[in-house]
Amino acid sequence: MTKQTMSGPWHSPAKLNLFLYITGQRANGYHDLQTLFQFIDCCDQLYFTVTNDNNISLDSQLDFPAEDNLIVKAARLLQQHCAIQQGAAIKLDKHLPMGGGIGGGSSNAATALLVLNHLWQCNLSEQELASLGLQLGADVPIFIHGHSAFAEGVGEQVQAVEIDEPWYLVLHPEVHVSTQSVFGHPELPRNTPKRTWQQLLVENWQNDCQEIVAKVYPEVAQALGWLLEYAPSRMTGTGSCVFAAFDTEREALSVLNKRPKNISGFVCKACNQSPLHRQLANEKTLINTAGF
Ligand SMILES: C[C@](O)(CO)[C@H](O)COP(=O)(O)OP(=O)(O)OC[C@H]1O[C@@H](n2ccc(N)nc2=O)[C@H](O)[C@@H]1O
Ligand SMILES: Nc1ncnc2c1ncn2[C@@H]1O[C@H](COP(=O)(O)OP(=O)(O)OP(=O)(O)O)[C@@H](O)[C@H]1O
Repeated sequence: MTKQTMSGPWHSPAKLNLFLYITGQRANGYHDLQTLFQFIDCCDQLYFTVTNDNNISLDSQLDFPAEDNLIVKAARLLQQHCAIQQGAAIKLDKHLPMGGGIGGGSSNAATALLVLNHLWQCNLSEQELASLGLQLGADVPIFIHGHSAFAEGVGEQVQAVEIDEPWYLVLHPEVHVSTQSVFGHPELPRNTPKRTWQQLLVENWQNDCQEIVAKVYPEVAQALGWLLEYAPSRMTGTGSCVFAAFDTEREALSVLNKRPKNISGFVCKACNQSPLHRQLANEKTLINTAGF
């Protein structure tokens, strides 16, 4: 049997929701949103070895079964959709906090779809991968498209945008917030009027989930209250992470270093292009060059 080589590390970046408005609820319970996504350069890393059997395996440090991991679900979905005979041994190096609203699980699923599409030579378009990804989670398509975007619907209607790329200080209160429980909360505002991108661009950005989450989780209220002393701050997604923008890395780090001992956090750079897509673009350039 030929020895298979490992491909990686492949980046799986986090996102922030710079604003998040809930504009309605659908018959199936899902909520219509207007949200602005931006990637940050804080990433998990994934490694892939293509195998000759059709087995999908995952080596991770996570304490729940591989079968429940979105990476395995994504790999199986692509394998079945394209009738691929090969399999993959996948390794995950987890760095992103989970249940923090920075989209780690969705990002891991998107990285698996994009990289395996490349390694298994499935040749699916970005749009086809985004449709597959939507079956795994509302946030997956944005990680497939890989550019800062204004998103509507449940996150599947995306418009790429160019926005400032500041440094962010992200605080992670040590609580895991369930997205499902936030969207199920009876007091969640669900009827924010829809606005155009041009209208939203010039407003003070907010997150409709923030008030409820801060009420239910005092740790989130504490982190937000502390950060607000230094800069305008908001929650991302359904929490628990909160963030503020700074012009320089130095300013962001100096605030991070003053944080209360019970709150963890990190400083990162915003990027309008996903770090994974930068890698994939380089890979394609190398393949093209090798072909000349
Ligand atoms: C809050 C955001 O992170 C903003 O980017 C996303 O909308 C959530 O995306 P996600 O984590 O991929 O969410 P999913 O795994 O699809 O959904 C988790 C649960 O949240 C609820 N949910 C999610 C997204 C949405 N637009 N409306 C909802 O009501 C549903 O009850 C769903 O069962
Ligand atoms: N590869 C994965 N990485 C992280 N979580 C995963 C993964 N696969 C499945 N999950 C499940 O998804 C849950 C939410 O994890 P995730 O890190 O995506 O939260 P999040 O950042 O709040 O996501 P979102 O902003 O999309 O709601 C985890 O608690 C875990 O049970």
